[in-house]
Amino acid sequence: MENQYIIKGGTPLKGEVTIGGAKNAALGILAAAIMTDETVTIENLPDVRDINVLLQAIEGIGATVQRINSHTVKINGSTIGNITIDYDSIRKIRASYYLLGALLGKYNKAQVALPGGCDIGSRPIDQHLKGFRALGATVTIEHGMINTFADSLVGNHIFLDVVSVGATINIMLASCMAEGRTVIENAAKEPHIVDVANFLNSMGADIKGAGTDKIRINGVSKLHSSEYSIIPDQIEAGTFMVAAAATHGDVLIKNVIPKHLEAISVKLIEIGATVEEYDDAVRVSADHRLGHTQVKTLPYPGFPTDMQPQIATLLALSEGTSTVTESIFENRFKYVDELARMGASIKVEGNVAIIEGVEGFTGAAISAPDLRAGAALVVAGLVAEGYTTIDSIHFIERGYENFEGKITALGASMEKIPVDDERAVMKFKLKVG
Ligand SMILES: CC(=O)N[C@H]1[C@@H](OP(=O)(O)OP(=O)(O)OC[C@H]2O[C@@H](n3ccc(=O)[nH]c3=O)[C@H](O)[C@@H]2O)O[C@H](CO)[C@@H](O)[C@@H]1O
Ligand SMILES: C=C(OP(=O)(O)O)C(=O)O
Repeated sequence: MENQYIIKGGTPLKGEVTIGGAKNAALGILAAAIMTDETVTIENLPDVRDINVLLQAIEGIGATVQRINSHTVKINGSTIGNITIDYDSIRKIRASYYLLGALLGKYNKAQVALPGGCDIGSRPIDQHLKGFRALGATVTIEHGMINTFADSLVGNHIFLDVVSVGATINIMLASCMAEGRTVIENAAKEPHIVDVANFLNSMGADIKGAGTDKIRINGVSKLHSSEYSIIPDQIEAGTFMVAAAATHGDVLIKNVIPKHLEAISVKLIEIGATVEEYDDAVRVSADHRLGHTQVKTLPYPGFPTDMQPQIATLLALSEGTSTVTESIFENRFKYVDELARMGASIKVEGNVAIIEGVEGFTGAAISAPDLRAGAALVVAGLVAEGYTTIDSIHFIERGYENFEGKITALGASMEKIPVDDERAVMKFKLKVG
């Protein structure tokens, strides 16, 4: 049964929220976990759809997956019986491609369907495949499957033509047990790259330089067991920061690494919000209409593309004209038409959104076009006067755990109800007034 969110807007978010583990780190780490035949324990996993789909795919190839609780899992890769992952088991997620690097690195062969994920533009994987080939693998694509095999993998010097998070992680996976030394130049520097490298090192890999644009990997013969806790999710945290500012609220966002949030904090401060940093928390508040600015998405440490729809939504409510330039993906403005239904004034020209701030939004029936766009529409609904319904929330559930629960705990009125359930809508309206 398909669900939707119903929101009654207009309540400032107030209180504390605890951020979960980083989805995009967890996806790389789960793939890496199958590379040893010993048992690996992973903690602080977010309980979101992408993770559950990847865990099912991992079980599907025969690995043993033991759920200790909703945030901890034990994985044992010694029972893996096949190296083929078909489209049906992973079409909903992008990061299925990490199984390619992990299986190739461990067994010198892998067969994985071309990835799915959010439709935010053309998303080639040529840099991943270039990396595998540089390590000595043969790669072919036939009938929607990527097939790769090697007699043996040998380290190499790889210069990425574009800064790619996925290619950087995939090459680390494929090369950590290759013969000799691999160097990745023009590597991505996102916090999740560092987390995957730290996890692989905790399993006995020898990876240096993660977090810089030159990563050096000395191949080891084997990886061993590990217990590892995933870093907090930078994008979930950023989404709550924006929601706090947009609703003129005051929220303490706990279990974060403030350094990872700097690009977001700086923009919020620039437009007039208050951001206080603590050791592992940030507090965001605003008590007046915020101002305009320019935002351009860039690889880390620049402003993250995964926060672009959320910040654009905030700027659509701020005073004056702002611009948001999307320089990573070419189709990440699909929320603009939905926001227009709520009264936003945004014109997209090429990869730039020109935003004329309006004083407020009004609730409407809207649809989530993808994960982060969906999260941005939730922020819009929290601000809007009246009721907003958002359907296609399966996109949002790819990356936000108990979104409605966390938001409700901050004082707002939001529920997950079945689509087309008029009684549930009436019940919600009666409850919230
Ligand atoms: C599961 C996961 O972690 N997803 C994140 C990851 O996606 P993903 O790893 O797919 O994104 P990349 O960093 O690879 O993409 C960056 C840019 O490089 C291009 N490119 C990428 C690979 C390639 O082989 N060839 C190529 O041309 C892409 O089209 C894009 O323009 O990083 C993105 C950029 O921070 C985030 O928005 C996604 O949330
Ligand atoms: C776009 C995202 O995920 P994916 O790359 O898995 O589609 C995201 O996390 O915002």
